[in-house]
Amino acid sequence: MNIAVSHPAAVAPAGVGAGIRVDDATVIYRNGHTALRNASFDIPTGTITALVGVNGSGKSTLFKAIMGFVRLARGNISVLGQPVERALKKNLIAYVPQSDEVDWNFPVLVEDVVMMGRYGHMGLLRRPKPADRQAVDVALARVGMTDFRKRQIGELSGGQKKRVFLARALAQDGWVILLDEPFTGVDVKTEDAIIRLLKSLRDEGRVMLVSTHNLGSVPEFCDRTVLLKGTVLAYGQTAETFTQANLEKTFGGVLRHFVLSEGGRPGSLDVLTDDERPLVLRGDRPAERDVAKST
Ligand SMILES: Nc1ncnc2c1ncn2[C@@H]1O[C@H](COP(=O)(O)OP(=O)(O)OP(=O)(O)O)[C@@H](O)[C@H]1O
Repeated sequence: MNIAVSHPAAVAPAGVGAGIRVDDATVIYRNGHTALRNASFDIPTGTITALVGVNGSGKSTLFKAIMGFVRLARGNISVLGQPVERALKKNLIAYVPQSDEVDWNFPVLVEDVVMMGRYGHMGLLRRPKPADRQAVDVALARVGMTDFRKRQIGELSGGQKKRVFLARALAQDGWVILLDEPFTGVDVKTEDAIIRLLKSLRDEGRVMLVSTHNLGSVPEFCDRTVLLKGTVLAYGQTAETFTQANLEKTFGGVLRHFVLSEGGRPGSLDVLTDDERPLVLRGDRPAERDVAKST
């Protein structure tokens, strides 16, 4: 996957304030189930934050709350220093959905999916202007999907589909980008390319919240981590938050933990895994071992 990380200088929209602020947020679904309880954390702009937790821990619910799709029973969420509704009206929040949320049989071309990111910038008739077409061209180029623009979305591979939805978020020019499991079903090369793209978006000052089960890649590209289990168990800099003790609290018995020996030295390698990309803590790398023991 060729991703062109260079991009015409992105300019922060006027009035952009703090990143994402979640204050005591509680979501109760209509059936009475409390999916999120007293969740609080802050994410500054120019950062990538991992959202980590088991299935059902409330990650998608939190995304829905940040996008204003579900009502808060209590608490408050602000995005870029403004209420969610205002940030949505200004197209500041972009969302890259999980693959299973999308109907891939819907007959639509790749370039049309990316153009959907421009809808919020168009008038009622949704007639694209040259600026909209240019934004689509740039977004497709940025994720290396220009050659696929006339293909039906349903004909693409899992990794290619992800790239198209990333392009839709780029075309929207959202300053806050929520990514729901962007690495599921993509190969390691595509994952690395997506990570490079996210880092370049971070360098432009954007805010990314990424739910992922690929624990091994979190310390690689996420400045911050939010650990979720119905509520926020811990949040902060990844180096301080993404510790073995916190992960065990987050995943309980679900997280597989192997202690492997290297060259006959028992316990020299800890492997924590929730998915295909495990987190490996090496005994011969003291910094990581110290992080693992620090909580
Ligand atoms: N519309 C709904 N009505 C009632 N309960 C719901 C609804 N949507 C989700 N839930 C419940 O809320 C809890 C949190 O669900 P959510 O989808 O936020 O979890 P998740 O962390 O995103 O899971 P996954 O990793 O499987 O995507 C789960 O117990 C789920 O069953």
